Amino acid sequence: MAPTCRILVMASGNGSNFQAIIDAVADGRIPNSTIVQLVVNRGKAYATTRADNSNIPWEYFNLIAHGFQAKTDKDPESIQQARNKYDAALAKKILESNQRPDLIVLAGWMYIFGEHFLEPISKEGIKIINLHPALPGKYDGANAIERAYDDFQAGKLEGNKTGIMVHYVIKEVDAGEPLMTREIEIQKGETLDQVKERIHAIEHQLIVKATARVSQEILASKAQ
Ligand SMILES: Nc1nc2c(c(=O)[nH]1)N[C@@H](CN(C=O)c1ccc(C(=O)N[C@@H](CCC(=O)O)C(=O)O)cc1)CN2
Ligand SMILES: NCC(=O)N[C@@H]1O[C@H](COP(=O)([O-])[O-])[C@@H](O)[C@H]1O
Repeated sequence: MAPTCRILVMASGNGSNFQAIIDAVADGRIPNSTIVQLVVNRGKAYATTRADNSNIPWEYFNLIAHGFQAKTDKDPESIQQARNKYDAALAKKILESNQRPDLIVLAGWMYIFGEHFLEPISKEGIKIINLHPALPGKYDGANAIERAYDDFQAGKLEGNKTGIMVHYVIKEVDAGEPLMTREIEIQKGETLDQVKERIHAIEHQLIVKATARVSQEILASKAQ
């Protein structure tokens, strides 16, 4: 039996990019790969329904709901300790799974990982990639599309261009080596929703292409 690349997807919301990966694994655009699990940090994430519809196991694991951080905690040091414990626990879950992934894809995962997650995962040779709706070095963090659009409206968006990237994940948010990028030129008169619609359509293509590339690289290295 041909080796397969085991993919774990992480999401926090609608999961349309997760769905793009599901569809691409099913039709072979992401060949010789299996989605072994979905992890969400928001219980009501529609991504869980998409997982159910495709018989993909999923787990809800949340910093506060699962007791790592008190909802009322405002102390930065205490919060950091809580995040470290959450990160370590999530990494342990993944590494102890009987379906340990070869690749983790962050598809709208809205939580910043610290070293307590990244280090144990990296040590086991598991790659992590992330989809981000901005170009390398621009609009790092959440709400990137909105911030680029605001700059466009203010005439400050360089060349009226923003974009999308899939990048390797490192501690510094959205600063990891880009794997694939696409430029998007915002047109005069376009509404934010119209820009978002165009970006999301291209995201679904890019996340599939990038996941396929990395999964094939992983399989090639496994074959050696
Ligand atoms: N160590 C890293 N962790 C993550 C990366 C990364 O590159 N390095 N990418 C992000 C995804 N992301 C943008 O692509 C992103 C997601 C979330 C946030 C953020 O501000 N999160 C807040 C909570 C926000 C919320 O709950 O609504 C937080 O974690 O405190 C910034 C960037 C995934 N993780
Ligand atoms: N900083 C990370 C980030 O902003 N990610 C963005 O979350 C959305 C998830 O959509 P989805 O839940 O429909 O896949 C996507 O637009 C993705 O680029």
